[in-house]
Amino acid sequence: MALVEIDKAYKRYGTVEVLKGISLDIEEHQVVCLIGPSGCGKSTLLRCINCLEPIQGGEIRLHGDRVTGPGVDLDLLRREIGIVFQSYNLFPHMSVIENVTLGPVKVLGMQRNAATDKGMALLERVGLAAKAREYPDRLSGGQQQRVAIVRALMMDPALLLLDEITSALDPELVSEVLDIVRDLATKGMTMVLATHEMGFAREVADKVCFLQEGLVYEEGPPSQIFGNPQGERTRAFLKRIIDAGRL
Ligand SMILES: Nc1ncnc2c1ncn2[C@@H]1O[C@H](COP(=O)(O)OP(=O)(O)OP(=O)(O)O)[C@@H](O)[C@H]1O
Repeated sequence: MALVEIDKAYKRYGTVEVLKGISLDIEEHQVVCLIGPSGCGKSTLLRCINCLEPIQGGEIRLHGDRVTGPGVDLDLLRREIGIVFQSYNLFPHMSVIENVTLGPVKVLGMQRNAATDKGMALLERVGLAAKAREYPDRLSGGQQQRVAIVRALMMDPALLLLDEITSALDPELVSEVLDIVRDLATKGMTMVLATHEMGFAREVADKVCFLQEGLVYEEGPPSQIFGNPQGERTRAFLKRIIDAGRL
């Protein structure tokens, strides 16, 4: 059984159908990259996986248990599935260490000292231990995004969702965030990334999923999607990316 099974997930906003029956399996330790044209539903799919948005049809399962529909324990689910957004969303009135320890202390009931130790160890790992007492507005975008990743990791999630996490960053700050993601991938973290960073997707993904108009149009290893795409629309999409000098 896959860690996550997305089974014909259907989502609409009003009359606009955004996900039209997406099916996708995510295996443990896999890195899955969602690519596709703007508006194809990448972010929406991530938000549906951790129930920030309800789906209106189909089912999503984690460890074989349904995480969509009535009766789901959202607190438990959000411990298992972490999400990092494009706009870091740190609390501005809290220091870095307060931001990353809040969840474990409040939600998991972890002792503050233990949470601080864990937070410091993770901040060290992303090169930000020295910034622990700073407030977010004293950090660069790349540093804030690394803190947001640490905040998600503090909960020891089974799955990490990364929604365009480098899109708001100045180009020179992108690589410091991608380095962290690359490191997590080598350590076996299961991740799903919605991304426009095609070079990165080609390098780190185990599976690349090309979405088109709310459906999985083509999925496969990066060697297939970037080297030998089977579908006409995948080829057209990649040609546009290559012509724009982004791959
Ligand atoms: N809260 C919402 N209310 C109404 N429509 C929405 C909402 N969120 C997203 N949509 C619509 O759903 C569609 C898919 O949006 P989504 O953000 O998932 O696409 P995306 O593939 O992540 O795009 P991008 O690459 O530009 O981030 C778009 O047409 C968008 O306008």
